[in-house]
Amino acid sequence: MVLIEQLLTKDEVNAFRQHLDQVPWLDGKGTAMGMSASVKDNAQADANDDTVKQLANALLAKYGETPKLVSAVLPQKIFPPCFNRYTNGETYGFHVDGAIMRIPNSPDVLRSDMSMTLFLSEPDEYEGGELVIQTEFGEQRVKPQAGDAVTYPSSSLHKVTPVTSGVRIAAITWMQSLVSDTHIREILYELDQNIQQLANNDSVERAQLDSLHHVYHNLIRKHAQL
Ligand SMILES: O=C(O)CCC(=O)C(=O)O
Ligand SMILES: [Fe+2]
Repeated sequence: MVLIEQLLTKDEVNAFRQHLDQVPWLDGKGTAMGMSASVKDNAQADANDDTVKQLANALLAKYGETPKLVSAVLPQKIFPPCFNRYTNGETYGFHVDGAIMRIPNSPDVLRSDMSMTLFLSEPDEYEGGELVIQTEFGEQRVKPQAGDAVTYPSSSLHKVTPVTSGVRIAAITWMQSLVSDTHIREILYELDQNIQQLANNDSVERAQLDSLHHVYHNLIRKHAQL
């Protein structure tokens, strides 16, 4: 699980929220796949609405230029983000996300390797609404600032606890990674994060950095599936 802080600035969050106040919202069950429909109780912005499409495209562009996201996910394909909303005790019980997703208005399909929630409500705007993810180290519960995103393997069981007061709005997406193996992706992420830190350290020799870049890119060459 990786927390990406301030993926959006507060001004950007406010702009998204203002647009989302104006768009049509539908029952979230309409887009739930298979078994997740029985545990899904929320609303979703109408993905066929032109404003919603524009907002989703703006986020897609933003995701592609967020270094920490690119490093953690190594995205090959990103599903156009969906906007969801929980209020009045709404919740999404434990589920895993569908493995294969059809990209809307395209013949293309995507394998969901990583899922991501971008929080568009401040934590003090709602009670409950924690994103709970089961990991090999136990349950992780997150409720970060508006503008922050959390990405986690799509194969992990996760849920959103009931929103008992206020409103929780978020953008959800699924990504196919160039590296399908979660463990190798995690190793590559750790290596890249360390290289980035060393690159900012003046006492590190250029030749050492070059060598680490060489290692990183050769590992990508070995493991990326195009
Ligand atoms: O609202 C969230 O944070 C997660 C939603 C979710 O798990 C899903 O749409 O598959
Ligand atoms: Fe999910």
